[in-house]
Amino acid sequence: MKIAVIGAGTIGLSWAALFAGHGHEVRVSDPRPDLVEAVGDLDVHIAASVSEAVRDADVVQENGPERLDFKRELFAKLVAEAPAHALLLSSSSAIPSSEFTAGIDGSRVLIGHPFNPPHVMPLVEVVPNPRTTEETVRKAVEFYRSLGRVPVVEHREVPGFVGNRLQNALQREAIHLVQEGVVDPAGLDEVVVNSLGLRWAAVGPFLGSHLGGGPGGYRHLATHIGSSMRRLTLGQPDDSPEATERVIEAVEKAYGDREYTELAAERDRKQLAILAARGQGDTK
Ligand SMILES: NC(=O)c1ccc[n+]([C@@H]2O[C@H](COP(=O)([O-])OP(=O)(O)OC[C@H]3O[C@@H](n4cnc5c(N)ncnc54)[C@H](O)[C@@H]3O)[C@@H](O)[C@H]2O)c1
Ligand SMILES: O=C(O)[C@@H](O)[C@@H](O)[C@H](O)[C@@H](O)CO
Repeated sequence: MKIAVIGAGTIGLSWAALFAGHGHEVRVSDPRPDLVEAVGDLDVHIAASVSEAVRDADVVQENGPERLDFKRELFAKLVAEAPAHALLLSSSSAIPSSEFTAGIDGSRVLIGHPFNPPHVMPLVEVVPNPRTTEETVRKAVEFYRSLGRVPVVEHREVPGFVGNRLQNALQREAIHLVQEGVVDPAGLDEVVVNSLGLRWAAVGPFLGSHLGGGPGGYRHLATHIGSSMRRLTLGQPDDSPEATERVIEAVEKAYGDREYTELAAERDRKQLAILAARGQGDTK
């Protein structure tokens, strides 16, 4: 297939590596001055413009700035210039595509939201807008599955979709606990990695709770054990610039002495080992 990657930053380059690794013809468009260096030895073509990248594309994966104005302008161009059969997919983390397709034909547009980095993380949240056709959804699911991804079709648009709303809930409580001096960032990470993170890499929150209820299952947990949990009042982090700066400094104190590439490689190695243990080792 011919695939256009619009935006070659953290996510776009990872998608480009995955697409090229599966033998697709990939055209990358990005105004970044260091694009040649950023692309490195990836087997992709650097397009001189968005128009050139999408001209005969079968799929467009957009990975530009998370700004509504940007996505609105770009998707108007994609709808006008990409071939009529092309899937127009956005990696957006939180903006439903109905918000950036008002006034244009949104029938071929949907969210294909990955977790970073898409060449390792299997999930793609497939979120159609109300005008996305069923055929577009089917083709998008088929496309992501062909790449060894795990597409999950979500039934209704909400800002942040599912993954980021869950992540946001946990991140906000994590920040609150650090701001309250209950734990420091490294300690909080140790708590998650050695409990919830390990469990949720094997079973999700609902199956985990069902098993937590013992033989009585989720029903027992919800009607007996869960009562003390329902009394918990979660915190509201202080989002002020000063308080945020203090959290940033605490995270930098924990991890700032290690190179980004070294930390990312360690993350990917562990994640790939977990995927291999789950029989998903071919997701790269
Ligand atoms: N970083 C993540 O963890 C993550 C995960 C999933 C989804 N996303 C989403 O993916 C998208 C990209 O995120 P990112 O982290 O890769 O951002 P990024 O800042 O690393 O990359 C964005 C790229 O878009 C390019 N760009 C700017 N204007 C452009 C234009 N007119 N045409 C083409 N390219 C243009 C920039 O030069 C930059 O390279 C966002 O919508 C983001 O919400 C990010
Ligand atoms: O964590 C991820 O990779 C995704 O949820 C992203 O969409 C999200 O932008 C995060 O990077 C930041 O919240």
